[in-house]
Amino acid sequence: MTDPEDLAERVREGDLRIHELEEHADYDTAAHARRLLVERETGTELEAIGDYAFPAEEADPNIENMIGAAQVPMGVVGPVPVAGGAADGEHYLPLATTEGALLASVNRGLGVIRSAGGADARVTKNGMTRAPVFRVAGVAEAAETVEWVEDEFETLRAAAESTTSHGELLDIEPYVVGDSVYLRFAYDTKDAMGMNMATIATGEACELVESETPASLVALSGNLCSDKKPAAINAVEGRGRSVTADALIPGELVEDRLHTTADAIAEANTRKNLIGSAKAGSLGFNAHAANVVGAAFLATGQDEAQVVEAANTITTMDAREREDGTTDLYASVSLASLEVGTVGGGTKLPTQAEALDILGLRGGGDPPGSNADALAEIIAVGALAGELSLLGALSSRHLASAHEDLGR
Ligand SMILES: CC(C)(COP(=O)([O-])OP(=O)([O-])OC[C@H]1O[C@@H](n2cnc3c(N)ncnc32)[C@H](O)[C@@H]1OP(=O)([O-])[O-])[C@@H](O)C(=O)NCCC(=O)NCCSC(=O)C[C@@](C)(O)CC(=O)[O-]
Ligand SMILES: NC(=O)C1=CN([C@@H]2O[C@H](COP(=O)(O)OP(=O)(O)OC[C@H]3O[C@@H](n4cnc5c(N)ncnc54)[C@H](OP(=O)(O)O)[C@@H]3O)[C@@H](O)[C@H]2O)C=CC1
Repeated sequence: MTDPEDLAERVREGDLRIHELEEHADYDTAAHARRLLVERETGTELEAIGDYAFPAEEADPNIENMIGAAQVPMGVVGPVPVAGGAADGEHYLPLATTEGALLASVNRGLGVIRSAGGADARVTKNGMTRAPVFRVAGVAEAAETVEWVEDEFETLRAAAESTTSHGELLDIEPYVVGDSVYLRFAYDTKDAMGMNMATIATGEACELVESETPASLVALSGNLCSDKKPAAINAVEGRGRSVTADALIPGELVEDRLHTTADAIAEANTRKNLIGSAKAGSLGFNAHAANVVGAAFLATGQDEAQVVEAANTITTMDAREREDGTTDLYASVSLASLEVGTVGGGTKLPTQAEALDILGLRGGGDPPGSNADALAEIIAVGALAGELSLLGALSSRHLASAHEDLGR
């Protein structure tokens, strides 16, 4: 067996490069050698990082230069009944975070939703996008390019779909800015989040655009996609799954469990999430949807950088008067761009796959796409619960004390 000490020494002497170790040893030994190297060079001990619970080789598609694993605590909240287009029945939601009080809060919100009979949720739009940018001489060539793309949509679809057995090209939306042409390709990527799939398929279609039009490809991603950046286009047009969840909470429950009133929560939502966010120039008209999305992403193997897209959530809270004069609370969240998958990316890693098992959503769905739709709907209900609980805590002035008690 190759000795990790020897490998570390050879890297230090410049005989081997740090990313070549898997060519000379099994994956766990390679990771061990890197830890030894880093420990010596930085005067540290990496015992906890090295104490991971899966074969390093299984993470090969997910990480380079592996030294171990970052272990984030994981808990569950719920169960909560979800009546979705794809999700159905009671679900526990696994969440991984380091923020004390977060799971308590979402758990409280889900408890309130459960007592109210559950939440409805629907994916209202689905399309993973990739938008390459092309150079043209000027507006005449831009118009010629756009016209060709519109006329030859079927040809481009055939080219794009030749690279995947699951993906379907839904749309190509052109945008022209001076001598730049952007083509925003949108795909149904079924149960995959789809960024690799969409990028590979779009690359194939771009070759055709270049060969048949005056346009020259500058970059396969031209930022109108828009991936991993806050962007109004995602908030308006959607990206990945656009999903809405809502629930009607009886006034008594708001009082008993959230220690406030429907009117107070509705006012807090308007002044904080709507007016406050508008004044701040925010794209996010919510309290902390990213908290639930981020924790669900870490637990289930999603691409954590895409939490930024989910932060554009809009939360609405309205007091609805009943005939008997009491007031219920209508609560909703709409996430315009929730990018999730149950196959591909980090979803195959052992802990993440087990977390998907908790939801009954590991792997491809029947029909394809239904598992990712269900995951989006359940995460949206989790976000709704987080909004209800936090707005309740703010309205009853419990936020600071909750974090004193649970978060420090
Ligand atoms: C902390 C609570 C829930 C207490 O709230 P409470 O009503 O005093 O708690 P309770 O002891 O009466 O329990 C009520 C329910 O809460 C849950 N619960 C209660 N404790 C636990 C626990 N230890 N573990 C798991 N679940 C717990 C549980 O569901 C329980 O029901 P039960 O099961 O007992 O029938 C409440 O005050 C709260 O939700 N506060 C808000 C905290 C919060 O949302 N923090 C996260 C976000 S803060 C942030 O990062 C974003 C921010 C604020 O900066 C964004 C912005 O600008 O708005
Ligand atoms: N390339 C890029 O620009 C970017 C990549 N990423 C990374 O991309 C990864 C995610 O890409 P993604 O394309 O989702 O995953 P993968 O690249 O892991 O590909 C998933 C593949 O699974 C196959 N598949 C099997 N069953 C199904 C099913 N039921 N539904 C859909 N596909 C199925 C498909 O193969 P087939 O196509 O042959 O049918 C699909 O292409 C993440 O690791 C992320 O971090 C993130 C941002 C940008």
